[in-house]
Amino acid sequence: MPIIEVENVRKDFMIAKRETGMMGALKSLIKREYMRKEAVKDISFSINEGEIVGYIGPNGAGKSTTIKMLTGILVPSSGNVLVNGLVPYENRQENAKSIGVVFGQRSQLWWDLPTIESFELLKEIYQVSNQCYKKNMDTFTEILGLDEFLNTPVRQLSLGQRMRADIAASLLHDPPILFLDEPTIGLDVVAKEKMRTFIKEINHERKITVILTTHDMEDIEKLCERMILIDHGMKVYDGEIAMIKERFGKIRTLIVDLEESLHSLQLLGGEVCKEEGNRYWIKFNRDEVSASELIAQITKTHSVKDLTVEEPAIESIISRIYQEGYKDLQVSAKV
Ligand SMILES: Nc1ncnc2c1ncn2[C@@H]1O[C@H](COP(=O)(O)OP(=O)(O)OP(=O)(O)O)[C@@H](O)[C@H]1O
Repeated sequence: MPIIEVENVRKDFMIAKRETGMMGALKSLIKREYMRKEAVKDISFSINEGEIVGYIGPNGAGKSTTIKMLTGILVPSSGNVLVNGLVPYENRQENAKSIGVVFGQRSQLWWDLPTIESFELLKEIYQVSNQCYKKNMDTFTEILGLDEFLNTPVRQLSLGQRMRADIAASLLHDPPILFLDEPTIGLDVVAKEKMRTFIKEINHERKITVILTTHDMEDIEKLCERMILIDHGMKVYDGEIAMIKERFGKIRTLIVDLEESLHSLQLLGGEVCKEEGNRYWIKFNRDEVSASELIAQITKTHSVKDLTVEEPAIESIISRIYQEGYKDLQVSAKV
């Protein structure tokens, strides 16, 4: 069942034109001219209850603008948005009960207060019952280790602690939907992993629908099955990540450790792109030759100690799509 529905949504901003020089500045004091910036041009999608969807695209693509329309901060210029049955910008307070929001770049907590006091304030704001508050605080303290810093003012928390506090705060009122905007930005590898595990767990245990905006493709790879890719305010892909990998991830790398080092290794259908001692990295196109064919060629004349086949990470596939454009991507609207 769809919990979020976005239909032909546009968002234009009117930006004041800036004229250069003193005369220009004087002119714009008398008569200001505006130009239209189309941040979101025409976007439609629907998200089912319990999904984790990656909402990605290059800088300035329109991701935050979309999320702001879903959270009710911005009103679309045209089109329809329904979040858990409500039009977010017409029912901001009611909508706030259905959603949790985490912005990696800034905290929603009170900077000068001890963390626990921010939680207590949010409890009042969202009218969370004592029972629900206790249940959530117990769970989040256990999984996120909140007790380590509950009495520390938010401004003194490390980035990792601040993110843990923020995500716990966003879930105190048991919202069915969670918007995460760069939830792992700036975190070290271990903290990133912990955050991802937590997101997976709440999605799994509580069936919370998650929309994740990130530039970290590992977040996408580890958390989402589906991704919506946007650019210049338009949706350019909506579908399974596995499909993108299938279509764009044809170049594989075979890594072999040989018993002896060679002058050169010539293979039909494969190209050595790197070598170090007895280790060789061989690139090949899965459509033209299989890994086993390459291995058979090598083992005819050489003894192999070890081998692995590397699939391209979604990171390199997406960066190729960003660079080379979206011509080959067929938008497959998911219903
Ligand atoms: N309040 C605003 N006034 C004018 N233009 C805006 C406003 N907010 C966003 N824009 C413009 O709309 C476009 C989309 O911005 P948006 O912040 O949605 O992109 P984004 O995909 O979230 O980018 P990033 O990955 O850099 O955060 C950009 O060109 C941006 O400059």
